[in-house]
Amino acid sequence: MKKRLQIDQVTKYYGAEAIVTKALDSISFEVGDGEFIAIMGASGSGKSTLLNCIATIDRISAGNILLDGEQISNKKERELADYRRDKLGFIFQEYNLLDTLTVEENITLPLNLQGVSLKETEKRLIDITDKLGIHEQLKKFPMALSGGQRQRVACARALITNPSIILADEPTGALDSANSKKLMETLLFMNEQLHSTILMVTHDALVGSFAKRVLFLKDGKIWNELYRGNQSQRAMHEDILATMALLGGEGHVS
Ligand SMILES: Nc1ncnc2c1ncn2[C@@H]1O[C@H](COP(=O)(O)OP(=O)(O)OP(=O)(O)O)[C@@H](O)[C@H]1O
Repeated sequence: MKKRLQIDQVTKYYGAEAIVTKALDSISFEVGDGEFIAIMGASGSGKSTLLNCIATIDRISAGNILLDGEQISNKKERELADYRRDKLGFIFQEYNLLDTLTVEENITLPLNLQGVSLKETEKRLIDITDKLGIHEQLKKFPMALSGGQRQRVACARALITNPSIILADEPTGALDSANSKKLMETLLFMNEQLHSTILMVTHDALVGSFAKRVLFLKDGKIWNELYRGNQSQRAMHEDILATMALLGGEGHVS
């Protein structure tokens, strides 16, 4: 399997002198092309820090991060904006849609920023919104959509640039259980049918059970790892719950 992302002995410190927190402690793992990985762990274990470092929102203190074989940890600020725009797709808990733009404008915004032609933009818009079942919402504004529909719009926006990897930070955090399930089915569809590589942070065991692999963080290190393999999602859910119970701490198991 081709390597998408390589996290190589990454350490991240926050603060200085007397008040230093080691949020990531020499962490290493790889994400292969087409993988769907959940990052789980107790509050404060370093999940968001890890995602923010990959997203280059945070700078790492030591180690290397490579995407598609390219070193990203030493890029300059200007190069980083291009990297984020061209290589990453983001799905956040709060949707992060612009309320003054229509659904169509929200989804195509990344392509406008890339300077993609109108014809190509239109083609990709139709393709992606058909696949995600949101083609009837295109002229609406985000406020007129349900939370679940908004999150599907966010998925379409993340996908439209064909990013190397999709980073999802607690994507179901603002959704009820029915819409969470629908969103997870959408992410699974993106992974299995559209071959998207997905790295998702979640504290929810049921949400994590949709992933093919789960990494558990503890004190900024990988503490354990589960592969779904051929087992059912239900069995994976049970394994995650059991691992969370062993992991202990203040992890909010659900
Ligand atoms: N900007 C910051 N400044 C100082 N310390 C920080 C900062 N961001 C995170 N930390 C610390 O780094 C550690 C890891 O935090 P992080 O937010 O990555 O954990 P998390 O696993 O995402 O937690 P949660 O599930 O609560 O979101 C914690 O001890 C946290 O207090």
